[in-house]
Order: sequence, then C-alpha cells, then structure tokens
Amino acid sequence: MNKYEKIDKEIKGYTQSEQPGIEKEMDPKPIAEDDNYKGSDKLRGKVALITGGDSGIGRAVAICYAKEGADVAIGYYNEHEDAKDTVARLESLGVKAKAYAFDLKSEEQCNQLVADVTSEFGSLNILVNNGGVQYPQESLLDISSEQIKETFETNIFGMMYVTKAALPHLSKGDAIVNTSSVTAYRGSKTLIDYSATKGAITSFTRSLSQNIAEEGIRVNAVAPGPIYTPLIPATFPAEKVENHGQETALERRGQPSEIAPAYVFLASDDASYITGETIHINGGDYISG
Ligand SMILES: NC(=O)C1=CN([C@@H]2O[C@H](COP(=O)(O)OP(=O)(O)OC[C@H]3O[C@@H](n4cnc5c(N)ncnc54)[C@H](O)[C@@H]3O)[C@@H](O)[C@H]2O)C=CC1
Ligand SMILES: CC(=O)C(C)=O
Repeated sequence: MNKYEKIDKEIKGYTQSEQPGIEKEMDPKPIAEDDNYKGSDKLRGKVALITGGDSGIGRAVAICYAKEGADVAIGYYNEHEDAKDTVARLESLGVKAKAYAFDLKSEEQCNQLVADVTSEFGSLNILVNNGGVQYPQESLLDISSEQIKETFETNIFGMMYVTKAALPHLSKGDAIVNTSSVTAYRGSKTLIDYSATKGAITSFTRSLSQNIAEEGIRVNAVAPGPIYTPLIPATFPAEKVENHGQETALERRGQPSEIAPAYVFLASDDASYITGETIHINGGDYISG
C-alpha cells in the first residue's frame, strides 16, 4: 500500500463548523508535500501569487513553487495560522514568502492584493487563481440568491478581479493557472452553483488564453477531482468526508501533493506550447475527450 492509499483508509468521517476550513485542525493532515519531489530551478527568479495559498491545493502548489526556486506570495481569507505555517515552510526552503489576507468578493481588495505583492516583491510572473468556496445543497430550490451571489462573487468574479489587476504586471513568458474542478465537466448533483462557476472558469481560461496569446502570456487550468483539503470537512457531511473519492477509478481521494506538480508544469517553460488547456487530475473520475 503506498502512502496515498494508506492515508485514504485512515480518514474517518468528521466535519469542521466553518468555511474556509482550517488545515491545522484536520486529522489526519493532508499530504501537502512529497519528500521525493526535488526541484530543479524550473521557476528560479520568478515571483508567484497564489490565491487560496494558505492550505489545501494552494499550499502544496506554494511548496512546489518554492522548491523550484520561486518567491511566493499567498492570498487567503482569514485562516491566519494556516497562512503563518505555510509562509514558515516556504521560508525554510530559502525563498521570499509573504501572506496577505483579503476578500476575493471585493474588487478593491483584489486590486490592493496585487498592488501590495508587486510593491513588496518587485514583479509578478505567475498568477495561480485558486481560492474558492462551495455550499452543497440537495436541490436547486435550496440555493438562495445570497448563496448564488457568494459562490459566483468568490469563485469567478474574484478570479477576474485579481487577473485584471495582475495583467499589467505580466509579460512574455509569464503564466496564469486557474483552479477549475471535475464538477465543471461531469456535473455535480449537489454542487449546482459551484460547478457552474467552475464551468465559467474553464471558459474564462480558454477565452483569456486567446486574448493574451500575442503578449506571450499563457493561461491554463487544472481541474481537480476529490482532493483531501480543508474545504472537504468544512462543507461536506461526515459520511461524504469518509467516502470522498471512493467512486473514482482509483477508488480513493487524492492528496494536494499529487496535484501540485501540474501547476509547476503549466507555470514553467516546459509548457511553453500549451495555452487554453485544462489538465484533469481526478483518479479517473472523468476522462476528457
Ligand atoms: N478539494 C477538492 O476536492 C477540490 C477543490 N477544488 C478547488 O480547489 C481550490 C482550492 O480549494 P482546496 O484546496 O480544496 O481547499 P482550501 O480550503 O484549502 O482552499 C480554499 C481557499 O480559498 C480561500 N478563500 C475562500 N473564500 C475566500 C475569499 N472570500 N477571499 C479570499 N480567499 C478565499 C481560502 O482562504 C482557502 O485558502 C478551490 O477553488 C476549490 O474549488 C476543485 C476541485 C476539487
Ligand atoms: C470535486 C469537487 O469539486 C469537490 C470539491 O469535491
């Protein structure tokens, strides 16, 4: 049994009371880092901004980027302890790192985030749009207009605000990576508004990639399947937390460390001829055509 199969069996049903969830309070903790992942300076000299970078998928991406030599700024909502832990790990890898609390729903705060990062780090080369929320509901009739607004404002409006603010700082060779979801492709019975925002993210990725291709800036997405992150116990009932991912072909959930290398690939020159594309990482839950 490998470490991913082992932790999958160890996860029992539990929940957290608030979203965003807290990684520090998860038991067991997600695998944020693969000790076998050795960087090779693929991102040396670059500055990356990762929204939702304090925990889950964003934390794993931040660690891989630091191992590849990038300086890393992370944006997050209010999980200050998780952000502190992530920054400490990034600094221990010898790169510059800083965390910024902000609200994706506020255009002003998204603008301020980018202004603060570029002023502190001096430049920006990689933008990872990864922050997001989900509020599962049994029926469309249970989805309030407030929820629709919250989900769309956080997941897609905020992504567009941050990207708009970042674009003037990006130039030839730079890259944007957006976090979509398998739910955009196969649908989700209980995540109707959420999966609609993830579909919008896919279309945003494709359209923006065409719009800024001439400037030499690539835009791609990663569409994760069921991954063990704070989002899961913070939003799903205990039984779903325990069984998350069992329906995939690999019959287990994924860990953040299994997702992060795709973000390295898409941000690096290894992907210099790839734009507008989505990498699907979902244990075989959905196979793209
Ligand atoms: N965990 C999973 O199974 C999957 C996750 N995803 C996506 O991955 C991305 C990262 O989520 P995870 O790592 O799973 O969970 P997470 O809870 O670690 O990350 C969510 C992040 O969003 C940030 N965030 C939430 N509301 C915000 C707001 N108003 N302003 C600023 N930041 C805000 C939080 O600070 C947090 O860092 C999300 O976009 C999620 O939709 C996609 C498919 C599957
Ligand atoms: C697949 C997906 O988006 C979740 C959160 O499970």
